[in-house]
Amino acid sequence: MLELKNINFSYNRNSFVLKNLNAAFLPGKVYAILGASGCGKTTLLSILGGLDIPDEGSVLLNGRPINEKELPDYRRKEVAFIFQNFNLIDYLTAEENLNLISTLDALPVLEKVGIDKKLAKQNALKLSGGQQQRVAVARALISDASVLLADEPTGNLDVANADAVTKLLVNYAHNLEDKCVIIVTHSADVANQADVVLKLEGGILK
Ligand SMILES: Nc1ncnc2c1ncn2[C@@H]1O[C@H](COP(=O)(O)OP(=O)(O)OP(=O)(O)O)[C@@H](O)[C@H]1O
Repeated sequence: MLELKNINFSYNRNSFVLKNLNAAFLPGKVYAILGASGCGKTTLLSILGGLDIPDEGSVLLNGRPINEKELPDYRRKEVAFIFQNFNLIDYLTAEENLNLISTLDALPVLEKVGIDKKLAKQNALKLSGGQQQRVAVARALISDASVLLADEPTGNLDVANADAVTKLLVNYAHNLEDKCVIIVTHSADVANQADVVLKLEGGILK
């Protein structure tokens, strides 16, 4: 279980983005986080993934606070991100981007998100935004992380691809019972498929 306890976070000391936020995310469940643009959803994912450190409060994994020394290990072993801007390595192929994460065969996982063998052999830079987004999803799926954090993972996709990607993310949590998937989204379709829908407003989750 991943927990946030009394989290305060600000980029500048004058205005807090997250204010005494508490939340618990259970294995085997899919969470959708909704909220107005700029309310702090990406910030919340960064804290959950150990990319940002809260000013106050703790992130706990299975009941134990993760201290700063443990963060690199936590990021590498427990968490996978699907970033809003994909964060693929441009000069590597789609397949090579996945090979950096896992020794498993990348091609079947890429196939699942609709990236065929020919596209898999192309440099990420040469793929469309939607194709890059699907490679980023495949890279998270192959990681075997216990927590998958997705920032608008269907934002660049047509309806059919968005639906396929959402189903894969839901399956990741439901078929592998110890996995937790947390999705920041503006999509009602994605929210409808989540087990729990939370709204970030005024710095807290409701
Ligand atoms: N690196 C930064 N430095 C200073 N302020 C930042 C930084 N990143 C984000 N902010 C501010 O923090 C607030 C929350 O930003 P965040 O990106 O978390 O929102 P969001 O809910 O994910 O937005 P969106 O839905 O538009 O992607 C915003 O007011 C934003 O301007």
